[in-house]
Amino acid sequence: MFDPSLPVTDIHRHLDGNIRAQTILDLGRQFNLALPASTLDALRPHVQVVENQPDLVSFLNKLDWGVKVLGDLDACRRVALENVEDAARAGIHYAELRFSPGYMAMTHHLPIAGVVEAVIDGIKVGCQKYNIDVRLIGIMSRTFGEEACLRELEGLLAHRDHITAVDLAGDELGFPGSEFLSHFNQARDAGFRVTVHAGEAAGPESIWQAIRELGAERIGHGVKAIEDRALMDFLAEHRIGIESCLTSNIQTSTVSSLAHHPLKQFLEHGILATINTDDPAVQGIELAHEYQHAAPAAGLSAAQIRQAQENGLAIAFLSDAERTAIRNRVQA
Ligand SMILES: O=c1[nH]cnc2c1ncn2[C@@H]1O[C@H](CO)[C@@H](O)[C@H]1O
Ligand SMILES: [Zn+2]
Repeated sequence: MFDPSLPVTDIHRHLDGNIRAQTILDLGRQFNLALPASTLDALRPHVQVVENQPDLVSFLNKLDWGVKVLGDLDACRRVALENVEDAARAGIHYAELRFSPGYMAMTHHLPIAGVVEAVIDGIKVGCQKYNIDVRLIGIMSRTFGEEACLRELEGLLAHRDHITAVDLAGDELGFPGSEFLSHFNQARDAGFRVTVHAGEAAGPESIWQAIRELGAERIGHGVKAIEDRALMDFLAEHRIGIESCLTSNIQTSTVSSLAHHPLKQFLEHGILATINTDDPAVQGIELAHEYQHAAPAAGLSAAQIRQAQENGLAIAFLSDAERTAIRNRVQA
């Protein structure tokens, strides 16, 4: 389990992959939408992974109902606020919540910059209410192509003071990182930090690409780094952290079983690897489950679990002064 006397972080957590099933029902009613079911139990298999999916894209489809019910900007504000409440309830002191404003805006043609603003609002209210620190990461959803990602970037740039980093997520095999060079050049020029989903569906070359061409300072999942010794050395040497999401990797069939997950080897190699959720509501898990059940099943010792927890704050997109402030707050 995580040690609650040390900072507990979740630095890979999709806000739009964590929309409560009850909220999907509520918003469906509010906007008069035809949902696939009208009770929580009947809705669950449509919005939650109840059995492992054959691949990443099948898994990602489970997120769709959550964003289809976002009928206006208030709905976006609501799910952002609920995300802060969920993170606080999960025992998290510091969360980096990521979201794809274009994906959230898509069904009801909401203004993308408006979605970004609504999410910022909801997070701000939540942080005051629940005594937790949150930073936001803006996602460009590669699944919808270069143009759509440019519009997401524009929406994020319109509120750049409240967005810490950018990420590329979605269908890694169908939309390689090489199509997004100009997006990341622009993002880095604007001062955004960079993390990229890489080496989840595609191989180690996708991780090298993210680092060398997109400027990734951290890697989401990064599972396939295990196939490339030189890459493992590089990650350790350059302190490029890995945001591991154990249960997610099983549910997407990225890894065949927890016993085969490379996280333990990453830690043994001196890589700053961390334990995170990914899409908690869609996955039906929370951070405690990942520390208590998934990490031991992946073979991590108690010392390695603690190391992974410490790595979370170490690679968080914070200044050293901000890291110290969080440490002090948790210890107080
Ligand atoms: O595990 C994952 N791998 C890749 N992309 C993901 C994962 N979880 C969610 N998204 C993607 O992130 C955006 C919403 O935040 C969507 O593009 C969704 O497909
Ligand atoms: Zn993710």
